Amino acid sequence: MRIPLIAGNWKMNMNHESGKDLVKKISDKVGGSDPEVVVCCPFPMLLEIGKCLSDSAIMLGAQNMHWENSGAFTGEISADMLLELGVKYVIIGHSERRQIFSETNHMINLKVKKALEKQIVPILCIGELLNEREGKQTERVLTDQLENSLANINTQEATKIVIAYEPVWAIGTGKTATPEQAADTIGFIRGWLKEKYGESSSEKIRILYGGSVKPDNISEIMKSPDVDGALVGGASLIDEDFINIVHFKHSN
Ligand SMILES: O=C[C@H](O)COP(=O)(O)O
Repeated sequence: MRIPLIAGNWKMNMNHESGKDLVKKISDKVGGSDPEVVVCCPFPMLLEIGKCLSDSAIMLGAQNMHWENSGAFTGEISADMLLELGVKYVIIGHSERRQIFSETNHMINLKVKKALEKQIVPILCIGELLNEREGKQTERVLTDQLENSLANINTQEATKIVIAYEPVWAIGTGKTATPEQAADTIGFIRGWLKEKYGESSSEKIRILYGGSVKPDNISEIMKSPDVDGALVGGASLIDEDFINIVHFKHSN
């Protein structure tokens, strides 16, 4: 039985005051039978936001990390640095990192491996561009991202990874994949995982949907049994919206 997960990705938004105010508002309202909840805030806020979350059910996440333990990597952050701040989850290979910062599947693979070694849960992002979907290339693109980002990751390690399927054309655009598109594509990812890691292990891997998730579409998206939660950008910055996403109603 996979535990649903709702992860908020603040991206490069908020400051100490607005961030603390936001987590105070949401942490009171999360717990009990809710899904697991993670807040991935910018690096400079991890310490303070982590303190605010210390008595809550919400876990702390980061948005990136480097694959080496230390060294001459100006501007980078190591897994050990994240651990010192209480980070439990880290987003890896977000499409903004792939597109704007030229991260490759090989770099992403190194980061996933390092996160696993350090027992930080990697949220590995994959997804196709609009022209790739229109050109019916979605499955080829996802296969390539999965094969290369998960290279040399064994079955036991794979069960600890969270995969976030984020069609790039749906990120921050207000254009959500239809529940059928999300379900079909996540079903395809589950099938790929089954081929690679076997049925029982692939059933343990959580797969999230990301891309313009809002309170009014989360229930439909969560209808598919293969969808285990959401990676939420814009709506994670608004307390009421994020809480309503966490408290989504099963519409089956
Ligand atoms: O990490 C989150 C995704 O990029 C989705 O962002 P969004 O909900 O603003 O579309």
